[in-house]
Amino acid sequence: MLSLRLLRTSFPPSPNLISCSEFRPTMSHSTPSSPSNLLFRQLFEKESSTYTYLLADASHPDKPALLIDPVDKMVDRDISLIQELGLKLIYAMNTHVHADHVTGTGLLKTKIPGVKSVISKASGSKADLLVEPGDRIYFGDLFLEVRATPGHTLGCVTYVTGEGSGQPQPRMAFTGDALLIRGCGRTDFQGGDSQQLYNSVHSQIFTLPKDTLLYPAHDYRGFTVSTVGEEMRYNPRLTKDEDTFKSIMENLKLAYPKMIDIAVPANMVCGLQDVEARAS
Ligand SMILES: N[C@@H](CCC(=O)N[C@@H](CSS)C(=O)NCC(=O)O)C(=O)O
Ligand SMILES: [Fe+2]
Repeated sequence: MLSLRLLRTSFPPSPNLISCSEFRPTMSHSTPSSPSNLLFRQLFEKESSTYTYLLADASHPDKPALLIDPVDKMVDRDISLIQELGLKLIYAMNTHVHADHVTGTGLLKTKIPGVKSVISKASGSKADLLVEPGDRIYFGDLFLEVRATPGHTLGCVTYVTGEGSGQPQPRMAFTGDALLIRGCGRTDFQGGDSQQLYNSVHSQIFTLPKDTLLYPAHDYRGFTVSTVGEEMRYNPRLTKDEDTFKSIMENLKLAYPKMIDIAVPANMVCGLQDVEARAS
């Protein structure tokens, strides 16, 4: 793992943050951001119903960009889009160790030199950057803050947009499978725990401003985005008390993801296993 935990933040820490490390690539530009700096695209992979998110600082001369939850089979699409938009991909990130598809992070690293893979330290996975709660991942003048939201898996995190250079930015939270629109991630494998998930969502997501836009890793019913306020009011699972939530989660009766036996081992090394096997 590269050691890129460079600096303590120069921004006032939010009340929830005890420590806060920066992952700041070396770039000279320091012009303050404006509200329109964030370039944002929501991308979809239909077989696993997975959303991938592309974010970039469009006002920075390098247009540094990151992808959240890329899917291996869609990497060529993602790279084409990045090239067309003139972006420089610096991070390929995961919200957690996915069970239903192989992450695109490993392939992206082989196709775009310099890209760093990112996942939580708590996931136990291999990646270039292992992030912890309170860390900030900078792309240009913008950043994502890491919040621990375990319960679907042990190492699930939610990435929340921050206000780069003190300028207002859209409030967005990329919740992975912790919180789905009008649903949530299952809790029956990979260290899942319904009580932990309930606490994660209530303490780390429902405490965000109500107008925060929520972007999940999957949707199976055609939804694309929600808000904190909407889910606090209408989520059929997480609006219930903890015991009812637990009982709902115990009775979901979902089939195991078809790809789980391939996806989990591959994703524990950020999708790099084939590359490593070829190299050895
Ligand atoms: N049928 C799909 C897997 C569907 C599934 O289990 N989805 C997960 C998220 S991917 S780990 C989930 O948590 N679903 C919760 C729900 O309520 O649907 C496949 O075979 O891949
Ligand atoms: Fe998942």
